Amino acid sequence: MPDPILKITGLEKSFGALKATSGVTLDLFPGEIHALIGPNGAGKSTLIKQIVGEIPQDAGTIAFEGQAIDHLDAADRARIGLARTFQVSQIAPELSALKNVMLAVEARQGRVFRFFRPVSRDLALTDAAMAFLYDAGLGERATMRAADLSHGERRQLEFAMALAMKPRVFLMDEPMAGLSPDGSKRMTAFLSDLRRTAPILLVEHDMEAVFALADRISVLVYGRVIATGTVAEIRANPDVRTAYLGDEAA
Ligand SMILES: Nc1ncnc2c1ncn2[C@@H]1O[C@H](COP(=O)(O)OP(=O)(O)OP(=O)(O)O)[C@@H](O)[C@H]1O
Repeated sequence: MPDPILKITGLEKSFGALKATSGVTLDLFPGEIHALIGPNGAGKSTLIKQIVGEIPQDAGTIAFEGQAIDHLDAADRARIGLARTFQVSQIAPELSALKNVMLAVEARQGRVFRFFRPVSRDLALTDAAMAFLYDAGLGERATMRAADLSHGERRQLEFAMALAMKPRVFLMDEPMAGLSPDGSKRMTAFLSDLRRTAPILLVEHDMEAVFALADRISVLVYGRVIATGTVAEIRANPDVRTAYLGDEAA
């Protein structure tokens, strides 16, 4: 077994009297999709926010590639490749899909995008951005304005921009939300391949997608991980069925 790329140990977070994260221990290994599921208000988003450094934990540690990162702020965590997947990718609707990805490439390189420079002069940048667009399945739409893309295509554009940021880990909060059945199928296929680029911690309510994708699932209820296991183990777990899955496990 390789070392985990992300290791969370004994994490605690309260909002007043409410315990949103309670003794959470969780890890993410290279090449895997680890899904985090649980009822509304279970503390999934709060956990992601602590991992990316948006809110501090009360206790416990978060280690990334073997090093504690508790002292790093969100910007430093993003720089080492630990950012929420859609957080850094703000789509500019009036720009083409290609230009949006070029912005992300330049942001990653720490340079300011120069709007007045003819695109053709910077072939390396264009080529890099095109490659990310093709990786996200959007190569054919490169010249379209982002505003004219369908909802599913905009999600693909966000992914192309996320790929351009070269993350070491993908942290995703409900990537299937709002997609059509067809869009969900395409997204599932895309995420399945994406785990080879970087492992994915996937918060998702779409159980069909979770069961199709997850190498492991952790179930969060009232801030506490009540079970971690393979899809088969989680579907068969009586506590999980009672607390969350109900008939969906069948
Ligand atoms: N900033 C905050 N201040 C006070 N309470 C908060 C804050 N953020 C979250 N909470 C509470 O913490 C609990 C966990 O919320 P969180 O959003 O993490 O759950 P979730 O599992 O992501 O839910 P959902 O599936 O609905 O997105 C909820 O009871 C929520 O109301």
